[in-house]
Amino acid sequence: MIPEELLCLGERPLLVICDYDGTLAPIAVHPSRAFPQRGAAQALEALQRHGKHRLVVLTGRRAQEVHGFLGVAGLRVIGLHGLEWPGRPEQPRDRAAIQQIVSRLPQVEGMWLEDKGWTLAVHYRDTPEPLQPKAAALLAAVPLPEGWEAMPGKKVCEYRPVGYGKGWAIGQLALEHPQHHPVFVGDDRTDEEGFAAVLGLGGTAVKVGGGESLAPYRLGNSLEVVELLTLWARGCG
Ligand SMILES: O=P(O)(O)OC[C@H]1O[C@H](O[C@H]2O[C@H](CO)[C@@H](O)[C@H](O)[C@H]2O)[C@H](O)[C@@H](O)[C@@H]1O
Repeated sequence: MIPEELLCLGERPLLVICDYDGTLAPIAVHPSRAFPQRGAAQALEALQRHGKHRLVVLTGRRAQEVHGFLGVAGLRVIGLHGLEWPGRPEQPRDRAAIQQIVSRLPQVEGMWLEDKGWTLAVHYRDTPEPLQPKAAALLAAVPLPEGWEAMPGKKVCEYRPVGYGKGWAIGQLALEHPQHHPVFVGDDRTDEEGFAAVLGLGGTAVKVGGGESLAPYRLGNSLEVVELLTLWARGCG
């Protein structure tokens, strides 16, 4: 159920920042199968047409993948936890660091690598369930090159250069839109830094699904996310 407070967030127009996996799309067995929740593209289009609100998708994926799934013309997508910012020069890639991390990874059954060029995600969803906690612990303990950090997510460990992240990106977006009330909707542990940032800015944090979170508001699943975006597009907010 959508908390009523989310339908009356005040007089300021909204800066809606939405995560992709688990938020606009249900979690799938493989990243290539994470199709958007039914109605998500239409809800995003409607929100974009709303004259006052601003809308951004902020994801750990490459931005082009999210565009491929959503197909919403003119949608602003910030990728790779803030490293990939449309309109800004491409960041240099540190391939040597990624290769070093790969060479230090543990051997775990079912584990596979998603090399995103600038960052690396190591997935263990296909690892037999009893081995998954150990896989998570081993991946978190991999010694990293200087200036790199590990971020645990849903059956994944992401390695990325420090200095970015969803919290950082939300701070940048809030500076661009000082008249708007920032709202961040996300589902994963990697989204907690975004919740902390948006709350620090006096904005609203909405967690999708179960699990501990800093976010004061909850939605049950991506279907409710679509409902909420649609209501905001109609002017409730
Ligand atoms: O920031 P997000 O948009 O939430 O992206 C986070 C990561 O999502 C993807 O992995 C996760 O979703 C997959 C599809 O549902 C799932 O199979 C996997 O277990 C999840 O970890 C994506 O593959 C990563 O690159 C993103 O960083």
